[in-house]
Amino acid sequence: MKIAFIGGGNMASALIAGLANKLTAGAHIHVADPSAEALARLQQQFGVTTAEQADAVAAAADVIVLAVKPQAMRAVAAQLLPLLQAVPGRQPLIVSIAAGIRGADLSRWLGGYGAIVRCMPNTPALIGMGITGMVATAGVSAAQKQAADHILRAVGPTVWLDDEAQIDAVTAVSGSGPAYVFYFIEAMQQAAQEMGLSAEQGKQLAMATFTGAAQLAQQSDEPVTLLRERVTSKGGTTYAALTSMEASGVKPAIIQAMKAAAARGKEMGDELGAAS
Ligand SMILES: NC(=O)C1=CN([C@@H]2O[C@H](COP(=O)(O)OP(=O)(O)OC[C@H]3O[C@@H](n4cnc5c(N)ncnc54)[C@H](O)[C@@H]3O)[C@@H](O)[C@H]2O)C=CC1
Ligand SMILES: O=C(O)[C@@H]1CCC=N1
Repeated sequence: MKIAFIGGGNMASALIAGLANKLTAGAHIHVADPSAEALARLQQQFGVTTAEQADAVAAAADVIVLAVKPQAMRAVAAQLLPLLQAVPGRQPLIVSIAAGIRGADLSRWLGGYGAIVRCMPNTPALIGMGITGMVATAGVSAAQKQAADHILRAVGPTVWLDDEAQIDAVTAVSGSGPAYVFYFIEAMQQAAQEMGLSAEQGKQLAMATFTGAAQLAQQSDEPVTLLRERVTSKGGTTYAALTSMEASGVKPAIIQAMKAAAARGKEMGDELGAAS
């Protein structure tokens, strides 16, 4: 399978890193990005072939992964359009990872192209621990759906959605989610230092706690609420912390923040799609 990445930035690098050591013989990754620096880094790290122009890498691809910023998507579609129209019947699969950009808009920008899968991966793909929400448009064949699943599965599990509108919620939960976790870790590290631990000690304690608690929650058959209650002795230290969080409205603030992320995804779709 020949996979072309259009855009070799943060998310493409994470996907390529996860994919690079899982590709079967004969598979090939080709990356286009106007940044020579980004291309040199990807070439050196993962042995991919590169070009500065999107059409140069997409011409022979079976799967074209669009990994540019949502605002650049329309211009990239315009670059790819002649190529998709050049050989009637040749239908490479388009996989878009852009937040907000709707399949219908992308299809229109690509001259009514049908073979589009919309995905929302996340950056832990870099270490093979990503998760991706995906949805296929009506023109995607079963074999193409399988190919898309195969690519994203190289970096973690996939969750297929029935309704494209759900992808804004996926974006808010797992696409943006790593940033919330990093934010929480930053807060824990800062608190550790303010209470007299070294930066290194704070980092070690916060990281191991996050990893351990997440693994425990994943491996346990019990609800996460029960696991939380087991840490929380009545009148004890955790109780003091959680009472303080409740008083500060931490949980509603998180829920509100995630709804803001989903709303922004929808808004970006309205803004960028309406521009056509
Ligand atoms: N960063 C993340 O955690 C996630 C990002 N995404 C989506 O992935 C997409 C890319 O995001 P990032 O990697 O964070 O952005 P980024 O800015 O790191 O990468 C975008 C790359 O596209 C390149 N580019 C711009 N115009 C181009 C063109 N015409 N042809 C080829 N390359 C071009 C830029 O030089 C840049 O290297 C966005 O649409 C975003 O919504 C999705 C899931 C998670
Ligand atoms: O912040 C963003 O818009 C992208 C999509 C999900 C993660 N990063």
